[in-house]
Amino acid sequence: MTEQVDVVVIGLGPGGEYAAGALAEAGLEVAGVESGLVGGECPYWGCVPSKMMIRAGNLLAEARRVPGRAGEARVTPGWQEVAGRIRREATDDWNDQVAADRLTAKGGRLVRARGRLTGPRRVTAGDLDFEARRGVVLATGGRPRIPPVNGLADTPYWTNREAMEAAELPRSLLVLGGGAIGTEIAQVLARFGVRVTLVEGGERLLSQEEPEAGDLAAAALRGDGVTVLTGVRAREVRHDGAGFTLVPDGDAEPLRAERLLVATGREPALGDLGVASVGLDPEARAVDTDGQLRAADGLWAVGDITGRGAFTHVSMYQAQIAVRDILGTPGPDADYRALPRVTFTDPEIAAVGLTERRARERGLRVRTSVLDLATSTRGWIHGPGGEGFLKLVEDADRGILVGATSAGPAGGELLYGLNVAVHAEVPVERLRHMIYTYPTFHRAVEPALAALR
Ligand SMILES: Cc1cc2nc3c(=O)[nH]c(=O)nc-3n(C[C@H](O)[C@H](O)[C@H](O)COP(=O)(O)OP(=O)(O)OC[C@H]3O[C@@H](n4cnc5c(N)ncnc54)[C@H](O)[C@@H]3O)c2cc1C
Ligand SMILES: NC(=O)c1ccc[n+]([C@@H]2O[C@H](COP(=O)([O-])OP(=O)(O)OC[C@H]3O[C@@H](n4cnc5c(N)ncnc54)[C@H](O)[C@@H]3O)[C@@H](O)[C@H]2O)c1
Repeated sequence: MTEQVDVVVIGLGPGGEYAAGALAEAGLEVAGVESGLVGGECPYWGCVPSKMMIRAGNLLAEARRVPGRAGEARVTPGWQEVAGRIRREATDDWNDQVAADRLTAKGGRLVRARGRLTGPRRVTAGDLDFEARRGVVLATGGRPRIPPVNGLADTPYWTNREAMEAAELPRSLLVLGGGAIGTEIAQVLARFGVRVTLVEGGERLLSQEEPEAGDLAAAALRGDGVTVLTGVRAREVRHDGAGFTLVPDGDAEPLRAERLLVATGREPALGDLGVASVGLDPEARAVDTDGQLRAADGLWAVGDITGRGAFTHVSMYQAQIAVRDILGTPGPDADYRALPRVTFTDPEIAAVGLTERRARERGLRVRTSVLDLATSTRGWIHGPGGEGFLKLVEDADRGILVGATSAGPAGGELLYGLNVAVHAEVPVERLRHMIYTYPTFHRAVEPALAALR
């Protein structure tokens, strides 16, 4: 028998959980369908455990900076404490009961099954069939993209999941991919004594960001003992009892390590979602939506599945818009001009809006400036660990910032002011006449504005 509800939400990661909870609180009859853990990738295998690891790695790094500046300090890294904190405090031993109760307390119904569209406003989940009066929200996130490297698929490689669950560390680690996951994990594990080699196929790390960001990340990782190889692609991967061998393209020597982490991007999984039943292309790279996150009549999509930036804050921002639209409350379209992102390496590398290259590709007349943070009073005071830079990208015709990168200690926090400037289109001329607190890192924005050429 087909059950009638107001809304079915398929996938309860950050976007879906928010949407299901908010719609239920608004009084709608909501079925939230989840095949894994309520909360999704972020709290169990993503943002939260990785940032807990990073906090631990940063503590070690700061302690190692003590000699010569504040006396003596000897640190002995202990992974058990990190793994224990992740298990107990972050993931509840990968148990989602608290999140499940949170949804039902809001009036939502949790259906633990794989959901699949079977037609407009129709979903099948396990042995249940639903018809959703208002519609369906797709929020099924993504999965690791595994490159077609010879032999790789047959090996016991790690993805982010095994890395976040690691109770013990390997002696050595190969990381394939120098994006957000690869750089963050490589640095932390190196700080805990793992011999790490990072292999990036592109010319630089963090290839979607400013080239200065990739160079800084590479220098920081090398400073922590990571072997960083860029412009290297894997031809073959093998595994034997002792570990992994990665054979690079060309003449380079094979690389060996006990473990291999594949971090070469994530992709939405549309194949088994039944999207063809509502007229969408199951082979598409992402679900295309309009400004109100509508993908078809009675269908909304939020989060990684939309391909608009695989970040928790994007999934929740989109979910807020979709919820408003489902409830019939008018509001502005999704606006990605000021999309912020932070790679939580040390130094943190944060950016908002367009990079210089993207701005030029759009045909904008661009003025830029790059300011070395070490030349600011605070950067100089900070000393080791204070490396970083500010880069501003101005649309010269409109006199507003369209992009900015802030890399350095707390670079993600420093980004906030620049995020406001890009989002609110504050005229550069106005920013030039603001008072910047002395001696903060963000005071470096003032000379960076003056240097725009
Ligand atoms: C290691 C790592 C670190 C990260 N760090 C950060 C960070 O610091 N900051 C940040 O903003 N982002 C970070 N991210 C990205 C962030 O985790 C994702 O952008 C976010 O989780 C996406 O949310 P989502 O709502 O799209 O769904 P997801 O979190 O991907 O969850 C989707 C849910 O849908 C379920 N599902 C899938 N298919 C079905 C189906 N057919 N039926 C029922 N349920 C289904 C899955 O089980 C899952 O629970 C990180 C990611 C990783 C991997
Ligand atoms: N701090 C954060 O917000 C954070 C942290 C981790 C992950 N994430 C999200 O998760 C997503 C996935 O992260 P990711 O690091 O896997 O992807 P990514 O897209 O950030 O980086 C993947 C990297 O792998 C490289 N690559 C691809 N194929 C390769 C190959 N065959 N050989 C060598 N290199 C190859 C790419 O050039 C790229 O630099 C990110 O896009 C990000 O949105 C966010």
